[in-house]
Amino acid sequence: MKLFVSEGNPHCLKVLAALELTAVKCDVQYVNHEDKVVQFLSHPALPAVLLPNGQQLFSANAICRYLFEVSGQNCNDHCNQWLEWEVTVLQPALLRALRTAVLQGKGSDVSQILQSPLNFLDQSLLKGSKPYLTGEAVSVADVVLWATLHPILSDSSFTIGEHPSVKAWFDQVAAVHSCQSAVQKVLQGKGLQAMKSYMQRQPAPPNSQCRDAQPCNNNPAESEERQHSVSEEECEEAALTWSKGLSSCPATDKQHPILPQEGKRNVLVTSALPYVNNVPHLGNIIGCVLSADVFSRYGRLRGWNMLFVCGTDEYGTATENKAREEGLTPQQICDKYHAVHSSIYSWFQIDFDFFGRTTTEKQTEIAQNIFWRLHEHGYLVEDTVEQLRCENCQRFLADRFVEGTCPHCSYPEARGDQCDKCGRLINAVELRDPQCKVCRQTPVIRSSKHLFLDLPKLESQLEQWLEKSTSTGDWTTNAKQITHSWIRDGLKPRCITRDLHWGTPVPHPDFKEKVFYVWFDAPIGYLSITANYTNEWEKWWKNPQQVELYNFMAKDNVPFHSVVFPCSLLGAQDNYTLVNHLVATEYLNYEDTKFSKSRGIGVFGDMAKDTGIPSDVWRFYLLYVRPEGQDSAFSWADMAMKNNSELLNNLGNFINRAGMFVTKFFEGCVPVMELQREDKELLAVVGWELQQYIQLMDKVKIRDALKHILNISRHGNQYIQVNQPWKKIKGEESERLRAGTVTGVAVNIACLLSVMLSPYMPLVSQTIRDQLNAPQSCIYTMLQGGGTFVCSLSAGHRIGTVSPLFQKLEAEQIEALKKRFGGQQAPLQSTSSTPAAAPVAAIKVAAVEGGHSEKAEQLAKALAEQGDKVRALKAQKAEKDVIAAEVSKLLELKTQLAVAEGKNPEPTSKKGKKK
Ligand SMILES: Nc1ncnc2c1ncn2[C@@H]1O[C@H](COP(=O)(O)OP(=O)(O)OP(=O)(O)O)[C@@H](O)[C@H]1O
Ligand SMILES: N[C@@H](CCS)C(=O)O
Repeated sequence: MKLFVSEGNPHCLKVLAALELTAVKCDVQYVNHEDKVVQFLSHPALPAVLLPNGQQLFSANAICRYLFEVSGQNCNDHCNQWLEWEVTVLQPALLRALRTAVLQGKGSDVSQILQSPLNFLDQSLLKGSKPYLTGEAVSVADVVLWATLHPILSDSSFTIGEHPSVKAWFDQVAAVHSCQSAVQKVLQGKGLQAMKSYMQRQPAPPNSQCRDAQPCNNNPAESEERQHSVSEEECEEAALTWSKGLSSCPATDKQHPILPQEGKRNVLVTSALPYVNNVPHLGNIIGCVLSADVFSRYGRLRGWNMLFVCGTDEYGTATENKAREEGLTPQQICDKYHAVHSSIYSWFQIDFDFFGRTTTEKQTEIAQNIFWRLHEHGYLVEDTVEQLRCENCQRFLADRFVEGTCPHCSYPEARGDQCDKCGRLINAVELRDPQCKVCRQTPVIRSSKHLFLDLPKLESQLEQWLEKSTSTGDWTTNAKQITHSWIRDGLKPRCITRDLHWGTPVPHPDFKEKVFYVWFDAPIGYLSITANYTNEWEKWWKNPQQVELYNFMAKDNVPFHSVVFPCSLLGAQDNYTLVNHLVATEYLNYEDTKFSKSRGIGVFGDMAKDTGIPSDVWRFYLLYVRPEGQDSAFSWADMAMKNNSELLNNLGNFINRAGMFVTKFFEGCVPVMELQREDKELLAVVGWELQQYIQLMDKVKIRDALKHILNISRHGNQYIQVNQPWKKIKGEESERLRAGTVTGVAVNIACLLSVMLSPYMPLVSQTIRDQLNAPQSCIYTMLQGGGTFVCSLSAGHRIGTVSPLFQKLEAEQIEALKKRFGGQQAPLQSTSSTPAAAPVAAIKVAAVEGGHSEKAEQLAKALAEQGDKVRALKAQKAEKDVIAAEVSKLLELKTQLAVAEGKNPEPTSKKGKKK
């Protein structure tokens, strides 16, 4: 193993300290800052490590973590959180502080820049009341954070305020011999001055790195910083790139069927298949389809050969139950809700190459084939299992239709498959006080013979594959952690059959009455959906040599995609394409509670369009708060604020002004541009933001990449503000020329923004290009390689008609929407506990808010539907309790309608009351 470091590089400090502390055997080689150790990167990255297997790591934190892991000290969740915080919050702030201190000699600004992260660290240490960040001993988190803070905290010339807990912790870590030795090696006793040459070579820090705690703004100090920090060479390089203009554009139209191509990057994208039994909410949308859509759109712009497939997950008890509730057959439910999902995704502009479904012949064919192969290779075992059966409903209860007290954490509303509170998987028979979710009766335990996938027998194959996939691919941290914890806890055989009717039939003669468990079946849906798209589906799914597979999902789906499904495919031994990049979001909450289809909490896909807010704005906000790294929340007030500040005042304002200047001052034609130093600097800064965007998008950091788009328009606004073309146009010749240059540069930045926005806001992006009459090839050119910001609208280019892109969201409008869609979730949780409650609950919210005619109309409609449902159930002679539950909802709706119409509600008859 060989470690490459450079003197004066602050990132090398942590790595050298970690190396010495862990005593891992490794050669250390000192190189120059510009030496390109990792050949395939466009920029030199140091430190870097060459691993014994020939692979390279080039993120300082990844190297530290690796060293600790090799020495047997694994990074736990707490430790990972600190590393994540260091990368996203502390390090950017520190680099900014170092720039101001080392390059501009403005030590007095350091305190202000670091105040917020230091306060946070101080509070956390105080609360943790442990000597080190994660416990009693120095961990990788301590080394990494200490090293980052070292240049500033060890220099007594900075006054950074009182942070007693930070100070005590820092001094302890600094006293560790390995840390002292690393300082000596990297800084050579020269303190901050040792870093000067390294800092001078770094690009200007992005404004995105000011987090919420340090809001980004157009403050002149930052502009001044930018002027100081872009080197002469960078300016000239940016100007040269710019002058190259557009390259010719290859044909970009999709030709179906899309198949892998020799010599291309062939990327297969899937998003978790949404359950068909209900209407998806915003959490479902950002968790899978929207994230996958943005990445697929981006990949296409990069010229990769992409196929994006998805579809509805249609089998299982959830569908059977929904059918029962609505008085339809399961197939009718699937047809109805498949159409609902399709129309919602189409409104959200999800650009699937194919949106299929799992209830198809191909599904049966492929699932049964995988089953037989597993059987032949000895990976299936038989066992008798105890299951819960509801004698009242006369059926075995699928896990999701049992509720009870969690055997691990005693949460009283745990589901039969998983506890929403502690997240542990549960075997339904282990639940304390179980209840059937439909009729609320206590189920009994019954035995039945089932087939199991022998995960323990596949474990070593799985681990080998996982090691390769997780080290070469882009797995999100949560995906790696969840998978790791499954393996650590030991794999157990997993039941793949169920006593149900609505599912893919198990072809084995001894199990004729059974169907496959939905989680065995569902991921096979990716294959069968592709097979319904093209007969040549195996070119994607049995071609790991040529294809890279990205799976998008929310965190709860991870183990099925990283352990269970890969085991099915490995055991089937048919050269299947396994996931290379597993991208899992955390959860999006609704205001301060959890979205839930079954409890009717939150905004649902079909309601979003009724708000009058354009689909692109919804996409923008959901992506802005995408739960990357941690749970996040949808909030109406925040959505309005982001719309008004980021879209309207920042992005829209800049693009509109740039276009209007061309229209008003230059008769619609892009003026001549004579670049001065200031313009070239801006080109360099914008180019840098573009490169960051590309690096992040390549790593599927969709939310973080979006911030760089907004940074560019902020730079643009500031540039216009400083140069005032509207005044200069009235001046003498040289001033008019200057107005022209500024306008020309600005309108070209607007064009670049339209390209970068395209995956996020496809309609707005196209509108901007239409307004600018931009050539199609601009998209292709600017996302080439590491990103090239070129002049795409040259002097003389005639633009189209410019008009505003965004509208203000007014406070009253948002207040009304907030009320309409769920200001009163809390009581709903307790009143609507059956899986059928969603539409009723949503309407109930509307009714509680007071009766205007729209609500009354909604209620009347729901009442009519509910009446139909009850009649259908009675005609089918459904179970008494099921009918009673539906009658109870009917009566409740009647009451709500009366309230909404301003009438006195009739007293509810006792007979119809919910149990
Ligand atoms: N809040 C959320 N944020 C992100 N993804 C989510 C969220 N809720 C659900 N998902 C994803 O969508 C998938 C489908 O969700 P599911 O149908 O279980 O919705 P739910 O709201 O959790 O339903 P229920 O409340 O009925 O259990 C989940 O498996 C998960 O991957
Ligand atoms: N229907 C599942 C995903 C299957 S891939 C879910 O929505 O959680």
